[in-house]
Amino acid sequence: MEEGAELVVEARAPGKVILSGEHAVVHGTAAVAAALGLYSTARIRHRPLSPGTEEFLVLELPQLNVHVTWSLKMIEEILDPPSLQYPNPLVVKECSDSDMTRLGSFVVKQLSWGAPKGTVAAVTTFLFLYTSILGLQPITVRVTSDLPVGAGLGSSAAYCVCLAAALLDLAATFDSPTQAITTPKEQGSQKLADTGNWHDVDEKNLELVNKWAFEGERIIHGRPSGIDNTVSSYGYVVRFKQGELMRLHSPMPLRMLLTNTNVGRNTKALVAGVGERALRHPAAMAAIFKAIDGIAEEVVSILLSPSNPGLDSDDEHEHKDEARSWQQLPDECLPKSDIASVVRTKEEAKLEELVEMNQGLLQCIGVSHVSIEAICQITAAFKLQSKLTGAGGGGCVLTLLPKQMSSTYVEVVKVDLEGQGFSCFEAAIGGHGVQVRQELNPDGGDE
Ligand SMILES: Nc1ncnc2c1ncn2[C@@H]1O[C@H](COP(=O)(O)OP(=O)(O)O)[C@@H](O)[C@H]1O
Ligand SMILES: C[C@@](O)(CCOP(=O)(O)O)CC(=O)O
Ligand SMILES: [Mg+2]
Repeated sequence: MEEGAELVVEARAPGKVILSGEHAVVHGTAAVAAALGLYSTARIRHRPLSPGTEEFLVLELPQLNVHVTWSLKMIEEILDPPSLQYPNPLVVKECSDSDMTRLGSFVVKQLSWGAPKGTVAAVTTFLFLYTSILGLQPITVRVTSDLPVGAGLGSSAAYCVCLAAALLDLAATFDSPTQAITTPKEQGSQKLADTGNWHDVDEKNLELVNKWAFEGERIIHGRPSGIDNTVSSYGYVVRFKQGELMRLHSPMPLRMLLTNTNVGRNTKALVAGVGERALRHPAAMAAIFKAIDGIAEEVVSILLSPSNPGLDSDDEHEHKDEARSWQQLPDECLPKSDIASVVRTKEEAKLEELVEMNQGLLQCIGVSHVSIEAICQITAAFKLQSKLTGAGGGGCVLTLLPKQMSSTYVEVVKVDLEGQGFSCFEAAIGGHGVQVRQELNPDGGDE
C-alpha cells in the first residue's frame, strides 16, 4: 500500500425475519428465516502512519451514541491478551469467560457512567472481533444501520456479520493485497461513493464470516441458535436446524407487512426466560417445541411446493382495477369485510393458519406482549394473520399479505395500526447476504 494512502473497507449485512420457529430453534428444532432488505454497514478506514507516531483505534456506533478513541499502546497494556500478538483470522475462537470478563470490565470503565448493557455488549463484541481477527492495527470503525436496534429484526447478527466481514477483508488485504475475501479480480479502484460496487463474499469465506459472527452473537445474546447470523451471512430464505443450513429456493413470493410495537426488549433476557421456563416445565415445553418444529417443517414444504402457482396475470389485472376504484373512495367506505375477502391461494391460506398457530405457541412460552396481541387483533379484523418475529416481548410483528391484496388495502390496514401508535413498513424479503467493497484513496482520503 502506498505511503499516506488510506484504505477503506466496507461490509454490509442484512437483517432478517423469522417466519417460523424462533426460540424453539435455540432448543434444537427447525426454523425458517429470510433476509430483509435493510442493512447494517461497517466502514473501516486504515492509514499506515510513519514510524514513531502514536497510533489509535477509533470506534463510532452512532445508534448507541458511542464515539471512543483508544491509543493502541493503552489497549495493548490493559488487555494484553496473547491474541493481540498472534491474531489469526482463519482460526475461529470462542470468547472465553475470562476474556469476556476482562474485555467487559475494560469497556465498562471506558464508557460513560451507566451506559446501557446493550452498549457494553456491542463494544465488547467489537473489541473481541477486532483483537482476534486483526490484532492491533490503527483503524477507524463506524457501524451504521437501517435496522431498528433491539426490535426482533436481527440487528445484533447484522452488526456481528458486517464487522466480521469487514475485519476479515482488511486482514486478508494486509496479508496479500489480492487476497481480499471477495473474488480478487472484482476488487478494484471503483469509488465507494457510488451506490453500487458491492461484491458477494465467496463461499469459503462466508463460512468464516458466519462462524466469527456467531461468536460475536454469543457475547450479545448469551445463547444464540445461529439462525440470525446464518441468514445475515448467506441471505435468501433458509431452513435452519441444529446449526445446519438449508437454502430454500422457493417459487412462492413472500409478502408481509412489518409492524414495530416500539416496545423495547432484549433478546438475551427473553431467551434466558424461555430456558428457565423449560427447566420448570420440561415435558410441557418439550411438547410445545415439538409443535413449533412441526409448524416450521410444514412452512418449509409449503415454500418448496411445486404446486405453488402464485396468481395468473389475468387475475392480477382484474384485481388492480378493483383496487383503483377503491382508491377514489374515502377510507370509511372501505369495509373490513371486503379486505377480508381478498382471494388466497391454497398455500397462502395454509401459511396463514400456521402463522396463527405459531403465535399461539409463542404466547404459551411467555414471549408475547400486550402490544403484540393488540397488533394481532387489529389485523385479525381484516382476516390477516400476524405473529411476533425474533425474540418477542415487544419488537416487531409480521403480518402475511396475500399476493392478491392491493396496496390500497394494505394502506387501510396500516391506518388502523398506526392509529394505535405502531409503525408499519414493508421491506424486500429474501435478498442477498453479506457483501463487501474496498477503495484506496491515494491522497489519504481525509473526511
Ligand atoms: N448498529 C448497531 N450499533 C451498535 N450495536 C448494535 C447495532 N445493532 C445491534 N447492536 C447490538 O445488538 C443489540 C440488540 O440485539 P438484540 O437484543 O438481539 O435485538 P435484535 O437483534 O433483534 O435487534 C444492541 O443492544 C447492541 O448491543
Ligand atoms: C429468539 C431467537 O430465536 C431469535 C432472536 O432474534 P432477535 O435477536 O430478536 O432478532 C434466538 C436465536 O435463535 O438465537
Ligand atoms: Mg439479536
